[in-house]
Amino acid sequence: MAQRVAVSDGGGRKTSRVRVAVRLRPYMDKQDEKGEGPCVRGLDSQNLEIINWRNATETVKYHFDAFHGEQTTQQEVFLSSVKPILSHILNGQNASVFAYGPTGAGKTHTMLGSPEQPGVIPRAVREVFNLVKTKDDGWDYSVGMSYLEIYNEKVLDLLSPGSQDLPIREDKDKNILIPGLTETPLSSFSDFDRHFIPASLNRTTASTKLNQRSSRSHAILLIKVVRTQLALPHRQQTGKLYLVDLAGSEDNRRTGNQGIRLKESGAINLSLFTLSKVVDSLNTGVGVRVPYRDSKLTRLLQDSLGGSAHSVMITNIAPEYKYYFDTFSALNFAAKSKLIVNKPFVRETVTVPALQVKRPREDQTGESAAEPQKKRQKDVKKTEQEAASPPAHPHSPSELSVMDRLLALEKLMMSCQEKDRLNMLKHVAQSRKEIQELKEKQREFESKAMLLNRLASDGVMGESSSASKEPIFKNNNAPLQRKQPNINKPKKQQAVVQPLQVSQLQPLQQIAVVKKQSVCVKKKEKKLSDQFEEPEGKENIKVNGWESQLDTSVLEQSRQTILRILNTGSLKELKELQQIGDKKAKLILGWREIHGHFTKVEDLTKIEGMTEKRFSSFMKANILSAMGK
Ligand SMILES: Nc1ncnc2c1ncn2[C@@H]1O[C@H](COP(=O)(O)OP(=O)(O)OP(=O)(O)O)[C@@H](O)[C@H]1O
Repeated sequence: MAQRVAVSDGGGRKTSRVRVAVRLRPYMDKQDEKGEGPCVRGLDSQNLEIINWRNATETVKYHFDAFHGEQTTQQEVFLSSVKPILSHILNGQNASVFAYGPTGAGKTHTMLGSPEQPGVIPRAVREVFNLVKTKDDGWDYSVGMSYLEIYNEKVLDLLSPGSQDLPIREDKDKNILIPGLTETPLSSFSDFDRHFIPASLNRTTASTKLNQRSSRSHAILLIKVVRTQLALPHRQQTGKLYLVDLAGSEDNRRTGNQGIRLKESGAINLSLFTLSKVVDSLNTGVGVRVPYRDSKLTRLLQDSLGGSAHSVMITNIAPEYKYYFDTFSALNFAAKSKLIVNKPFVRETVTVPALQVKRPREDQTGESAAEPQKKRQKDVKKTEQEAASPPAHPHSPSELSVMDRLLALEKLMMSCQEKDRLNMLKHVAQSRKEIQELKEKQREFESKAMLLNRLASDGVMGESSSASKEPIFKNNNAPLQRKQPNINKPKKQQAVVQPLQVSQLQPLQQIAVVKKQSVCVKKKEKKLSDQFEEPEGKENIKVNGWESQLDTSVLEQSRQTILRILNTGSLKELKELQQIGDKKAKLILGWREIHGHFTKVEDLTKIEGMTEKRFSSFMKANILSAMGK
């Protein structure tokens, strides 16, 4: 039975928190079908910014322990974020490194890498052997490995691929154990390589729309270092290093997942959701139930997150717009995790050779067949030497309240503007609810974007579609530019498939009098009208803009509604308009105070930052949105 013995970590420090690093993978053209450019960028070695979805003229800034930009090498990530924690496992403490982030953002690249660019796992294992080699301190060190994946909420042994779902147990000292999990003794790094490489091929991966080789499981490599004192009383300490490559958080609408992929995705998202709940609960502090048991992943990570381990979370993010909401969520998740406090302690057994004790039953002790080092010690007396300081729960009653924690996070965001800080505070406090809202918003945006694209390719949008080509970052730094979409690309020819009964039952004149038509009806109308030869010869009439395709009374009605909101709307009502965020709404209110009413909607261009193009895009978005209601 492993014992907990409290130690300070050498420097008199009693706690260590989760270190959070963010790694931005390089921008990939082929991942950016719309040619929009990046939506997130690094500012320096600790700060980054992302466009604020509430108001595209603003950015939200984040501060982390480390930010690794697109050019950062595998070696640099390892040296700065991982190497510093490895020495702890030789002292009987636990450490963990896990890669979190959306699918396709670079988790596997970071953890595993490639033969040319080895990642954290091979580098960390090599370093453990280097550390063991240099030790000459009266202890004998032995190293072993286990490797498993959590796939569809099943724990599968990657070193023994035929095996069934393995149970996760916890002994009375809160050690997490997996009875039956293979533990392979290792004598060198090449020994590790020999076992690890073929086992990695057993991991479940599949192709999704977002990543050709997407990890469908959470892969957890466990490196265990057991050290035994050469002299009496032959104390024994066990340190564990978890190296975790999490499956990506993903949105099934974008991955195109169906059937088995959809089921996998459900399990992946459930466990990542639980992980975020665990992080939330840990941040909330004493007395709150931490739902570790709600998923296998969190159950297994229990002693590496919010428990006793020195933890590093590397949050991988991707720069392309299509990852925007996943990136935003991942950053908020990472920012919360930063506040978790871990209390390191040494797991230690004291061996008293003279005393024979009956070996306890496996299911009572939680000891596993996978722990041969311990099982060989038949005459072990295990005395609990509970730490002078660290309690089982990571948080002491004196810890900060949630609000204080959030405020502490605020302080960390040194370079943020006051307004950004307040926004962030709100984001962090409501983050889970927010994620839901973001997903909804994304769905809405996607369907609108599809609609607009369709209209644009039908030629309905005309010139106004150019509004979306503007850079949407606006700050003192060189703006991140959305790439210009290829405007020379010939417009897609669309075949009009017209159901017979529609053209028979709905002559053009009837459709023209329908008020407040949906955009789809308008589209149909255009297609229908294309089929009728009009007396003036419709093909000779130049289509100037999207407005010209709409019923003038509908158009006028929408313009009047917008004008009324501009003149009488409250801050909240103004912000309900498309493309009007907090900043613009306040500018509108300010303009009204100084100049009185807007006489026409075009007066909006007198507001700071409202260019002709933006105005045109604003009108289009609001009119189409009103018609879609
Ligand atoms: N820092 C980087 N430098 C170069 N290429 C990278 C980097 N990060 C990721 N990539 C490449 O991006 C692609 C996706 O990365 P990867 O498979 O590691 O993503 P992932 O987050 O593990 O995805 P999933 O969750 O779907 O498994 C891969 O082709 C990978 O080689």
